[in-house]
Amino acid sequence: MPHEIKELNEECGLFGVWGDPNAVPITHLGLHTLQHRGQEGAGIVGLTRTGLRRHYGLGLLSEVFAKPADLAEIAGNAALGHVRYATAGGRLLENIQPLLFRFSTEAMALAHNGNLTNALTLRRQLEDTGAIFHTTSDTEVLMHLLRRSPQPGFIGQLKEALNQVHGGFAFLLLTETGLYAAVDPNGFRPLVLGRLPDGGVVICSETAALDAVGAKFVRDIEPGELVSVTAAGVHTEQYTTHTQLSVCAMEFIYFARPDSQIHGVNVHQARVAMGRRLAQEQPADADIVVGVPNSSLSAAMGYARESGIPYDLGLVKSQYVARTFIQPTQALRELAVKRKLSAVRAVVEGKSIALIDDSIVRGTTSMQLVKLLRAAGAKAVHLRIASPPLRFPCFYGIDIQSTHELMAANHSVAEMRAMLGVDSLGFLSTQALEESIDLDPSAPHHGLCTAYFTGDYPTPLYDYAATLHKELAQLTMNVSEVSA
Ligand SMILES: O=P(O)(O)OC[C@H]1O[C@H](OP(=O)(O)OP(=O)(O)O)[C@H](O)[C@@H]1O
Ligand SMILES: NC(=O)CC[C@H](N)C(=O)O
Ligand SMILES: [Mg+2]
Repeated sequence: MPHEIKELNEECGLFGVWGDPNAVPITHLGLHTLQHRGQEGAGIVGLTRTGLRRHYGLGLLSEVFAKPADLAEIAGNAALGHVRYATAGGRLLENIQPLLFRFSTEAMALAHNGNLTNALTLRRQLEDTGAIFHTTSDTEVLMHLLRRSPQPGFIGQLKEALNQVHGGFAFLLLTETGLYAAVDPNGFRPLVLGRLPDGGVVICSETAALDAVGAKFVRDIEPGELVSVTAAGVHTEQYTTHTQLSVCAMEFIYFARPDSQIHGVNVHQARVAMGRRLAQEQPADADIVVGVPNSSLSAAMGYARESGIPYDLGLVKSQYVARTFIQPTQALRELAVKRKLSAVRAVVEGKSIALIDDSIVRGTTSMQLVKLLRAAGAKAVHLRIASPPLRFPCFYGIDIQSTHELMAANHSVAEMRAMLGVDSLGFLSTQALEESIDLDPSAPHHGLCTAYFTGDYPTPLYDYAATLHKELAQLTMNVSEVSA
C-alpha cells in the first residue's frame, strides 16, 4: 500500500446469517452498523434457490446496494456480508469481499477481517505448484490451502488450512450447506455469535450489529475456535489449542463502536476508564476538557469526571464527512481535517483547554486542531492522548505496516509537542491502558495486543520480520517516554 494514503483507518466488518428467510436484508442492516470498519468496498453473498450469488462493489454500502433489486436478486435463507478496508492487495474490485469461488461440484464464499503475516510466502509456494490466484489480497490463500488439503472432508481440510495461515484473522465461510467461522489463535479480531428471534444464527464482528438486527448475543468466538452452523445445528471445536488471548488494543481505543462488547468489556466504558487513568497520570491545568469527535469522546468524558474539570463542546464534527478520509497529499489531508472538524469560538475563546484524542498516528488531526483552537481564541492547549505513543507498525489487520509515518516512532515526545504547537503533551502509559481494559488479568498484557506501543509482538512476523528489523535498526526510541 502506498505510504501517502495511510491514516488511522478502520478494519473490515463481517456479518453472516444462517437459517432465516430474510438473511440478505438482515445482513445488509448488520453491515450498516459495521460500516465504520471499512468504507472501501462492500459485498453480500446470498444462498439463493439456485446456489450462492453475489452482489459487491467499491464504495460505501449505500453506493454498492443502491437499488432494492441489488438485495432481492441474492435473497435466500443464508448470507455472508463484508465491508472492506484493505490491509493487503490494494483497492481493486477483485479484492472486494466476500470472495466467491465456483468449483465443479460446489461454491464457497469467504470473508476475512485481519491480515495474514505469511500470505506472501504461502502464495509463492502455491503459485510454484500451479495455483492461479484471482485477487491480490492475502485472504485468498486460505481457499487454495483448503482445496489442496489431502484431509478427508471439508472440516478436516478447513482445519488444516487454518493451521497453515498465521497472523490476524476472523474468517467467515459460506457454502451451500453451512456457515463456518474461525478466529486466529490470538483472537486479534473480534467475532461474536448471536441468535435471531426465530432461531436463525448470526456471526459478526461486533455486538452492536447483533443489537441492530434484533439478535441476542450468545458469546464471543474464542481464539483457535472453529464454529460450524449447518442443518444439524451449531457445532464448535478447536482447530488448535495453542492459543493466547491478545485482542487488538486498538479495537478498544479506536476501531470498535462504543456500544459494542468485546470479550465482556464494553468499549465505551473501557474508553472512559482510559480517560480516567489519563487524568491521573497526565493532569492538566485547564478550564475545560474538549474531546476530539468521534472516537475520543468517551475518554474525554472519563478525563473530565476524574479531573473535575468541566467537559464542554469545543469542537464539532460535520456529520457528512466520512469517519476516515483518504487523501493523496498532506495538503489535502489538512484541508480534510478542516472540512471535518471546527471549533466553537464561544466555548474555547480565552480558555485553557485539555484536548483529548484517542491516538496520534501521523499527527495531522492534532496539528490542524491546535491551529483551529488557537485561531478561535484558545489561551492554551494541553493535548492528552488516551493511549500510549504509537511507535510500532501492526501486521495483524491495521494498515500501519511501516514506522515511516508514525510520528512517535520518529520523534521524541518533546519534539512532538513542538511540532504540534501544544503547551504540553501527555500520553497514557501502556500499563494503565492494559489495566483500564483488563480483559484477562492473568494473561500477558491483560489479554491484549499492545505491540504498536511496546514492540512486543505476540507472534512471529514471517513476511514482515526482515523489513521491520531493518526499519527499527535505523530508529532510536525511548518506549517508556509518555510526556513533555
Ligand atoms: O494522527 P492522525 O494521523 O491524524 O490520526 C489520528 C486520528 O485519526 C483518528 O480519527 P478519525 O478521524 O479517523 O476518526 P474518528 O472521527 O472516529 O475519531 C483518531 O481518532 C485520531 O483522531
Ligand atoms: N481490514 C481488513 O481486515 C482487511 C482484510 C484483508 N486483509 C484485505 O485486505 O482485504
Ligand atoms: Mg479521531
